Amino acid sequence: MPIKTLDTVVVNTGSQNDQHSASVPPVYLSTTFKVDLNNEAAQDYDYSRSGNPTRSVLQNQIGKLYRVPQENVLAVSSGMTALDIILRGLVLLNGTEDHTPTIIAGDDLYGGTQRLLNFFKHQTHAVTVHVDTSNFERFKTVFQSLDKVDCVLLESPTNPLCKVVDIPKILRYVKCVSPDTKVIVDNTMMSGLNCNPLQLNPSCDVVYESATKYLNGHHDLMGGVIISKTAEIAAKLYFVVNSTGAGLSPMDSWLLVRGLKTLGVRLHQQQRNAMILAHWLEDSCGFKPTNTNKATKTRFVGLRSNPDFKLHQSFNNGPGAVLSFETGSFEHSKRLVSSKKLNIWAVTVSFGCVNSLLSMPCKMSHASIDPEVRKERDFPEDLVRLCCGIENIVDLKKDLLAAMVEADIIEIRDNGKYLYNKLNNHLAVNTTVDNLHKPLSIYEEFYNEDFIRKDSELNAKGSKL
Ligand SMILES: Cc1ncc(COP(=O)(O)O)c(C=O)c1O
Ligand SMILES: N[C@@H](CCSC[C@H](N)C(=O)O)C(=O)O
Repeated sequence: MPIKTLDTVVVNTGSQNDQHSASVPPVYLSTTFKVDLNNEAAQDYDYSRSGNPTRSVLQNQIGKLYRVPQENVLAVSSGMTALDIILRGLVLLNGTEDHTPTIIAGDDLYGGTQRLLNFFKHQTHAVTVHVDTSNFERFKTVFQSLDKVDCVLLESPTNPLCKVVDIPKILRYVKCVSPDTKVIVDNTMMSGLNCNPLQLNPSCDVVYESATKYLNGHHDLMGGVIISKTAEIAAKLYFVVNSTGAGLSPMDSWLLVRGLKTLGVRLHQQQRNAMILAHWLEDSCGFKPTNTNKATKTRFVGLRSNPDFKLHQSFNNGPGAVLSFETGSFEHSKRLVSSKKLNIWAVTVSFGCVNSLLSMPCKMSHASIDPEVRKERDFPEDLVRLCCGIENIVDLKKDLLAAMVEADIIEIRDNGKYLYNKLNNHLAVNTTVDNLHKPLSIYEEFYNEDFIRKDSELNAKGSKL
């Protein structure tokens, strides 16, 4: 049978051997399952902490998305739980009298990831060395300077600076010089539809995603998925999940199976909106370095001006829908994010939802990183992060523009013919707020040409890397 494309695979839950031939898999809320002591071998479930049929349906769907057997997948209660389980199951136990478990991680990390790594440092003495993983030479220098690295934790693009990490290159290096080092990828910013680090060659050891984001897409559940390269790794992680009770609840598993069905169409529309919006912010709103203000910039992997555009494209199917920009002024960014003119953009943390979201990372998602550490890492405090939802792009632009005008960042001139960025002294012809068709066709073309690829092509590319 020909391999189905991934957006088809997640819609189809297959036959579930249901007694009533239900089209949609039922939700099994039961915590216990009756035991037949004469036929124990045939028994798949006894207690929902250990396993639940609805969780199994979800794990099977995620397995199809990542092209691994269902046994290699674990669904847990959040993205942070996923990382916790992986570190406990694979890394923290490596400590001996002579060796402190050592992790290398990026320097642009989601605040909660940083907090968990700090927690492990204080509780278990596992050390995390942070380096800009988007700079391969720096990564290599740090790797070589350490006696033994137990784990490399990667994420690309990074949250929230959207830096591209050359995951295939790091994998080639690490697996060549230190095959026992586990390479873990947080794939939340891409989702399994855009990137599958388990199919790169060499591949990573474990991928996890916060299912709270794209996989579910509706901001009505918290969840995490862990996908292991081998059944042996999965068994070690399952032991921790069963011991701690971290498995995802039946109701959330069921909701996630439902959310997953629309992953393809949601992501397509979200990415298309993000492509249009990022180019509009850069070209028409002037969020790019000028002689007056060098500290302003639009950050998005789908921008032609991004030097890592091709690198990102070489191992991903699409750009995702998260972008960020610096206005050049903390006060103005704060005014923008506090603007009462924002009716469509919701000011909340998180991303990957059908609704468009806007946030100020230093005050919200990344507030748990010590301000001093943010400063050391040149984290821009004026950064505004956006994640496009599935709404109409014209409405999204109008809503954001009204807020930028109220925040005294943009001035509309000549009845909308020009947009003037006051912080940047940048004047641009505004072609794209009301005129939907022309710019849309340009970006559609651009989007299709550059990013829509069949995942079989990506897999073929991955194996050549
Ligand atoms: C990149 C990334 N990884 C992991 C997480 C953690 O996921 P969760 O909130 O589901 O615990 C988040 C956000 O919360 C995130 O942005
Ligand atoms: N108060 C929360 C903040 C969650 S941020 C969620 C998401 N990863 C994002 O990047 O927006 C916390 O303390 O973790």
